[in-house]
Amino acid sequence: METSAPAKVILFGEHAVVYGEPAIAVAINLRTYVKIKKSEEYRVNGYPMSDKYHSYIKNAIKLCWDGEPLDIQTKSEVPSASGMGSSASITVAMLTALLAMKDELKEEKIAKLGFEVEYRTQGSASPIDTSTVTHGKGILVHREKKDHFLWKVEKGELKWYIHHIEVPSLKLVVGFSGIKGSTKDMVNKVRRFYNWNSFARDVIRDIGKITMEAIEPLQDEDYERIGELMNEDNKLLTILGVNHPMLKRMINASLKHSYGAKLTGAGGGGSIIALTDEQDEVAKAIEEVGGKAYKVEISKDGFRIENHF
Ligand SMILES: Nc1ncnc2c1ncn2[C@@H]1O[C@H](COP(=O)(O)OP(=O)(O)O)[C@@H](O)[C@H]1O
Ligand SMILES: C[C@@](O)(CCOP(=O)(O)O)CC(=O)O
Repeated sequence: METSAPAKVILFGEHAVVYGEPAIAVAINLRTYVKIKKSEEYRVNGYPMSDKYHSYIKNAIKLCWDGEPLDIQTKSEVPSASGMGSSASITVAMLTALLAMKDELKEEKIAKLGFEVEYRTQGSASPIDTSTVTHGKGILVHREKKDHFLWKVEKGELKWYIHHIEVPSLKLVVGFSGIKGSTKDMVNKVRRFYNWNSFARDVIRDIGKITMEAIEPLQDEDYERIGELMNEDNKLLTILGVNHPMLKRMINASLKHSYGAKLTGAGGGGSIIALTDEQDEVAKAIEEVGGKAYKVEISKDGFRIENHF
């Protein structure tokens, strides 16, 4: 069984979405591939499956597989701990394979199990990454049910309503700092700030407002306004303490040729995104300050069964 799932970038609302605020993300054309066959013992890329190195794979198996041991091979175009959702991508590719082998493949089921795997592995998460890489295209997460509703995810008192959102074919450049930013550590850092500081709670709410303001410009293809809102979002994320000097350098370098730029994903390292008409110029500027640039497109496909690895 061979499957794949894309990476994603969050356009608006990372961190705030963990507390139920709205957020928008798109799947991108970098993918993680998984090939699975039944075996005598669990192995990943030739090594015994371990808690330390294969935690997402192991939790995916724990949640939805009780058959024979599996030999798993993975191949990923998504750098790990990059803010591009490498963990969601491997999780959803794995779940696609496991559910397909059980003849239980359904988009909603993959997305909900995917969230559960991320939540258990990281100790805290929102469903934005796993829903986006399952569905592909664009996703709006909102605290209420709106048009183009797909499914609902719940955890404790929080409810996230997942929607499809039409997004124009945005020209984006991702700048990866090369510095790993652990989602788990960054989410925990923001949670400590959120729990004891009402100012942090206001910032989280303001990020949610920016996401809502971005919906119309996204639908009207008003790139100037989208860019302004990205810049504002980035300021608020900086106040939350998840920015990094290397991300700031890449953002400043990109802004000369972009409508706007911001960190994307958990931060603390990881990546930035820039919205631009001049992808080559932005990519060059990012590489000049030491980042790795990816000129990306939105991926229409979410999870996929593959015929060749
Ligand atoms: N190809 C892969 N195979 C197995 N696990 C992976 C793979 N890529 C990433 N991971 C797991 O995901 C973790 C990084 O996820 P995370 O911190 O959420 O960052 P992001 O999802 O933004 O890239 C890694 O530490 C590793 O456990
Ligand atoms: C910070 C957060 O909002 C996004 C994390 O994205 P990533 O794992 O860094 O790609 C956490 C979450 O929504 O689960």
